[in-house]
Amino acid sequence: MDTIPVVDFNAYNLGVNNVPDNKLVKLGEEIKAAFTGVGFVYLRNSGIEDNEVTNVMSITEKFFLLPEEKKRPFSRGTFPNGNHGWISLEQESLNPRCPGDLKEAFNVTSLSAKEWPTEGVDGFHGIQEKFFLRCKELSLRVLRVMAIGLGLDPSVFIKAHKLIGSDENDSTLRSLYYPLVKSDNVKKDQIRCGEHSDYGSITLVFQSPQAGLQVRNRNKEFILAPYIPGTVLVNIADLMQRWTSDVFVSAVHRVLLPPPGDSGIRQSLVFFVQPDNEAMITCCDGSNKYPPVNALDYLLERFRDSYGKK
Ligand SMILES: O=C(O)CCC(=O)C(=O)O
Ligand SMILES: [Fe+2]
Repeated sequence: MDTIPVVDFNAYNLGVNNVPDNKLVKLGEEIKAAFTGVGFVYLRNSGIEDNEVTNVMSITEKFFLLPEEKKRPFSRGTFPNGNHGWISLEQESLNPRCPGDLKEAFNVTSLSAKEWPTEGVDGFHGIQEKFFLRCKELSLRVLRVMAIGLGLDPSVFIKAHKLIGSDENDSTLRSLYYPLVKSDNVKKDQIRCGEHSDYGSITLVFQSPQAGLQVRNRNKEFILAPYIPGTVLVNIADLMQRWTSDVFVSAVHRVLLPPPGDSGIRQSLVFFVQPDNEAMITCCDGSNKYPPVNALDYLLERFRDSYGKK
């Protein structure tokens, strides 16, 4: 498979409560084909509308455009949850062999954080929380369909994701802002977001129209993952690949610099779904291809790489 398939999720869209089994089985087959192939799928009619996405992007853009001293108090590493908060330009290298990524980010990992940006970004907390919960609902639906696609107990994945949105689960809504690029200042091998695969179970990605995201397919070629209005891009992450004994594929992806002369900024909203901190992840086919691993231990080990062994 050398393109990313588009699947119509209407039968199990967030507004639908009762869905016949045969429709779930059909969705399961379509999603399985995508996740065993390129590892990415676009879902159309998920129930999350483009205007919800632009609403979140416009408040986070206001935050990213604040002067540095207004953002610094919210830095990642200053909250009880170590992953929550603001990440400055070039602070993170998703490809640890390359210079820091040309992006800023804000991670919402703890909905119960005590301090939220307010000045100049009225409604920030409420808007983030609402969108986080929408992403949570969609993710649980996708996890159910994935289990059905594999012919497993439909709850096999969701029962390890009972605590999303609480402090016992590190799922994260990350707003990303890729500012204008002045080519004179770009370092060797520096891009907007270095080559990486995601760490947890699945990831939802909502992009602004500016191109740049690329996914490595099974032939090891990078293919474009363009913005497609009315869709959300969903991909398998590393812990899910391990959980499914490599049946579902966690594909490497990256965000390139804009072409010379393109003065566009880029934004994306990424919802990283992570199993509950205490969940033990054991190969779902009953094999022992990988030993059981604690979900939080696995995540923390991966963070050590992208932030430079701390
Ligand atoms: O900005 C994007 O489109 C994707 C970013 C990404 O892959 C990530 O943050 O893990
Ligand atoms: Fe990613």
